Amino acid sequence: MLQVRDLTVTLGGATIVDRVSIGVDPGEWVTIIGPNGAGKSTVLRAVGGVLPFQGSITIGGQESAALTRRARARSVASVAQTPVVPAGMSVLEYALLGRTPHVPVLGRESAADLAVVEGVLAQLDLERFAARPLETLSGGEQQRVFLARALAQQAPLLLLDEPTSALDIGHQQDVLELVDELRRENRLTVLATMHDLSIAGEYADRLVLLDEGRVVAEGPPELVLTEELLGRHYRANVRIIPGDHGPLVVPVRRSSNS
Ligand SMILES: Nc1ncnc2c1ncn2[C@@H]1O[C@H](COP(=O)(O)OP(=O)(O)OP(=O)(O)O)[C@@H](O)[C@H]1O
Repeated sequence: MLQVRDLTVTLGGATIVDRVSIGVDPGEWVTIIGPNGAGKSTVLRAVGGVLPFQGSITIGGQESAALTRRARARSVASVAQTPVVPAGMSVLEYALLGRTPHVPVLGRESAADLAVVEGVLAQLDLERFAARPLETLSGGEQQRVFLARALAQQAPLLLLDEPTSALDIGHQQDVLELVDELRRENRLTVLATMHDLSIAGEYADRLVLLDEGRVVAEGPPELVLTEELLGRHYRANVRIIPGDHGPLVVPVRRSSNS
């Protein structure tokens, strides 16, 4: 579904992403992990078509650079790390923006578009906020609305940049289970970034560990979430505990005399 080959992104004269290659099959969930500044968001932004890059990105077999804005919006939906919150827009109006690529040019949303959006708002426990101005919602409520807009787009590839960073643990699980359900039922393909490594490993088929713009490890969670790799690339002291759905990563305080 997504092939990223030798992706290189240069920003402000610095190479931020350096020859990164990632493939994601239809219906697969791949999560990029790595320390702050590793280049995770930059990879997602290049795939989402909002950054110039070198190398090749193909989405559903088509070169990303050749896609029109509308064709891209039908193929890829993304939730950025800190999306812009338009002033004065209601939650329903904002989520309806996700239907834009499906609305005829100069046309209006249909009843079917409205039904899709209402369904997604219900799935994300947001129905009661529909008429509220988006800027009056809490950070976690807003984050669910950003996801609602992306899911309403019904694109086959979903890019999620830290989609649960503002959510309480219950809503984290709700949101990730919903994405996983869409993946199993609709073969939604997911490329995400995440800082919670246990959660990353529980939901992804494969993890890609990025450090200083390069892929330093890749594979099933059991192979990437190791004390050695996390120690080396995050400079973190952790213990790995086997869990029902993947390794659980527990940060352990460094001993005071070390
Ligand atoms: N316009 C820019 N000019 C120069 N450097 C930039 C620019 N945009 C991003 N960077 C740098 O690129 C690096 C990668 O940023 P990116 O947001 O991709 O990291 P990340 O892995 O998503 O980090 P985090 O975990 O902190 O969200 C950072 O060091 C950042 O400062």
